[in-house]
Amino acid sequence: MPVKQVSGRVTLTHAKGSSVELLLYGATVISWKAGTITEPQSIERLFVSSKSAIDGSKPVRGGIPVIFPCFGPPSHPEHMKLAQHGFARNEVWKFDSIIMDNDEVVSVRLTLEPTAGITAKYDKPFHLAYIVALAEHQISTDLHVTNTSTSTAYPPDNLEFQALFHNYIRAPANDVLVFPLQSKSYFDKTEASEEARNKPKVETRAGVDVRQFTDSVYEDAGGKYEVTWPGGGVEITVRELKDVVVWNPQQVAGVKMGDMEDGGWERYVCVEPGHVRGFAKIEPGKTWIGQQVISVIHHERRINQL
Ligand SMILES: O=P(O)(O)OC[C@H]1O[C@H](O)[C@H](O)[C@@H](O)[C@@H]1O
Repeated sequence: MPVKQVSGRVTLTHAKGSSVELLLYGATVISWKAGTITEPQSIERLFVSSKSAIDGSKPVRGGIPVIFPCFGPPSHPEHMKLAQHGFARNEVWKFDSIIMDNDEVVSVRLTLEPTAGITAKYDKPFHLAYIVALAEHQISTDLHVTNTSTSTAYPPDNLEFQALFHNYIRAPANDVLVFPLQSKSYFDKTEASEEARNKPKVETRAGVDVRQFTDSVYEDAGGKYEVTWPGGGVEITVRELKDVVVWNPQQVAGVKMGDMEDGGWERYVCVEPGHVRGFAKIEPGKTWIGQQVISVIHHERRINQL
């Protein structure tokens, strides 16, 4: 069976050997295994900390958590009762359906609607659908956000939100470079003062490394990224997700995270496409779709990039 659902966990298996596992908790993808043309044996492409909870007691420290409706600490007046990164990553989603099940693609849809628990801290009407699709060398995740308000009042009852896919890409962090962010403007969240964190910097590096504690929010970042290391890499292309965050805590911040395994920060880089500077806005009855496609890179790229 290409799609299995057992105790809150959904497994997608592709005819060519790739696979995905996701939890209904947070709709969090916790594993994506794929090979390349030259090395077809499927290997794990995502990082999950061995100290992470995966029992639904806390957001997963790894994989691909879904961030909605706020990124970081809430700043929008409608989000003030929410925790950092909102609620989508720690609510139990519903398995809705298998969308595709053929030799090319296996895909499923999960949904999340307001519950009493959500409404107590966030009273906007919404519907979320999350589609995860697996191809031989690719995973895609699409978040459909619908404003289900039926209000016809003026001004319109818009839904204003941020959304982001918090990809923990398994990689030798000290050898990683992220392209092409040169000359993009970014906000450096590692700065000590609020004033410095809110002052845009301009990226001067051709390839962005994470050898130091890095927490950078690139605005209008271009929508196509390569995360490469000697001998490997992934490419990420997006739709409607204008910004990208590059994050690695390194030891200095990593040791302070209770659910991070020792040295875990050496084994991943987070490259997180999202709409996180400002807010996406949808009118009543309308749907917004944010998408990413992550593909394995088959051939060494670093020779050309350096
Ligand atoms: O610890 P979490 O709430 O999962 O957040 C983990 C990280 O997420 C993003 O990458 C933010 O830019 C970081 O500032 C934050 O530390």
